[in-house]
Amino acid sequence: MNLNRTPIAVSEAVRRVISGLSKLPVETIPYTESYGRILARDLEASMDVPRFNKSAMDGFAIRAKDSEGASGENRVSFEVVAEVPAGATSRYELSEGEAFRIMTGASIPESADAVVMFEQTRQDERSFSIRKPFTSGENIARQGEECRSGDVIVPAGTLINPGTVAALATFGYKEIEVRKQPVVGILATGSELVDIDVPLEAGKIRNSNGPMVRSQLQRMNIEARMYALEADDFDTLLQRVKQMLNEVDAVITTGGVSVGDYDHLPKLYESLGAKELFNKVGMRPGSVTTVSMLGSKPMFGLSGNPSACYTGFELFARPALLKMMGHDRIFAPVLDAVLDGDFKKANPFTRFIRAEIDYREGLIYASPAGFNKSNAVTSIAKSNGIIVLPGGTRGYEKGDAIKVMMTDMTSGIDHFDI
Ligand SMILES: Nc1nc2c(c(=O)[nH]1)N[C@H]1C(S)=C(S)[C@@H](COP(=O)(O)OP(=O)(O)OC[C@H]3O[C@@H](n4cnc5c(N)ncnc54)[C@H](O)[C@@H]3O)O[C@H]1N2
Ligand code: MOO
Ligand SMILES: [Mg+2]
Repeated sequence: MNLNRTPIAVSEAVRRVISGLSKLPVETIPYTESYGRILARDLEASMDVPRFNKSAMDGFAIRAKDSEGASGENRVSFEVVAEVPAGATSRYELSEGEAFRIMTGASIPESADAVVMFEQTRQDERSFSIRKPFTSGENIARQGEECRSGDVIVPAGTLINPGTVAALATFGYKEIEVRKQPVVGILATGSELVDIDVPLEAGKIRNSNGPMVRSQLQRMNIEARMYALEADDFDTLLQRVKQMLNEVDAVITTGGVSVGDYDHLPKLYESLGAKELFNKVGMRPGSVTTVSMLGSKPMFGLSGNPSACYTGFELFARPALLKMMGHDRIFAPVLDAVLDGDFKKANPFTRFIRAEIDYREGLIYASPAGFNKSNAVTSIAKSNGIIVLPGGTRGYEKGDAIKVMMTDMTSGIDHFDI
């Protein structure tokens, strides 16, 4: 057992994790299942949008030149010759003083070039009059004004959002090439752990890391493969991890990475012939997080302490998996914020504190989410971000300028701010 581990900086640890990873292969899926996946090819417009000149308003399509000279004193009248609802068009050639009754979204007939809104007219049975001249193109959405056939709408490497799905539907892409999702195996280790439905005997606790990590993966749209809890037995763990390496693209274990008599994971990676990227990081919690690579497969040895496990996942596993998924924005945003509570304890390591983030008058406030030791579990439940405090000799006070890592961009605020 190597007791003298040398901590490396968090930024260096992140760099090491992501630098050795390559993108997973491409697969074709129905566009209806593409939300949350990563585009593997540029999404190009297959046609102009709008595809044809269309009415932007409900009203009448006219020849603009026929409206010349119209004013309050000199109203110009038109006769309605045909109707053009959305989904239709007309080949009729307008003569002077003739108009189509036309609805929003309908194709503008060739012979018309402006649309008068109903509200801009005085109407009779089959005719109407206007009090102002119209210019060619008025109230018309022109063909190609939004984009042209061949334009790149969304580049490869982008997360598919609802708007991307709308674009796929618009351009008729029933199938789409995306990067494969990694198959991620989760193995919680520890002889003290039991599953949720097993009675707690002396010295036992429930496994919370396994379900938590699975949810962290779900938050990234990744379905995890759960392996049964394992006790701290080297040979069994070795067999299990070998099996996982045959079945998954990335292995996540929790527990057993420190220097205890039954902390087998570092030695286990070594006996697999894996390349250890680091086994100690200058951070709290999660200092003993150990990451190794076997070929192209990362193995994340997350700490058993729940807060350390959570933090290790967000800092290392998340960007690594996003890189494998072909995402080109793999990091959670780190934003300037105001500390909304004291955090007096100094520490030489970079501190990551589970935090409640709030937004008031355009500012981001972050307060520690409760009991904040490495072994805390309940503070994770209250957090929607992580406060980042650089290591050093001083503590921090309410009102200090700090940074927060946004781990949960979907959590909202309790007031409407417009
Ligand atoms: N002599 C030293 N001891 C420790 C050091 C050190 O540097 N020198 N580091 C401490 C730090 S920091 C941490 S963090 C922990 C890391 O421990 P391990 O990653 O080896 O994890 P375990 O020993 O297996 O468990 C630690 C703790 O977490 C609980 N645990 C484990 N798995 C789960 C789970 N799935 N769900 C809920 N809770 C879990 C476990 O019962 C322990 O209480 O080591 C320190 N020691
Ligand atoms: O790895 Mo421990 O979480 O630094 O407290
Ligand atoms: Mg341990």
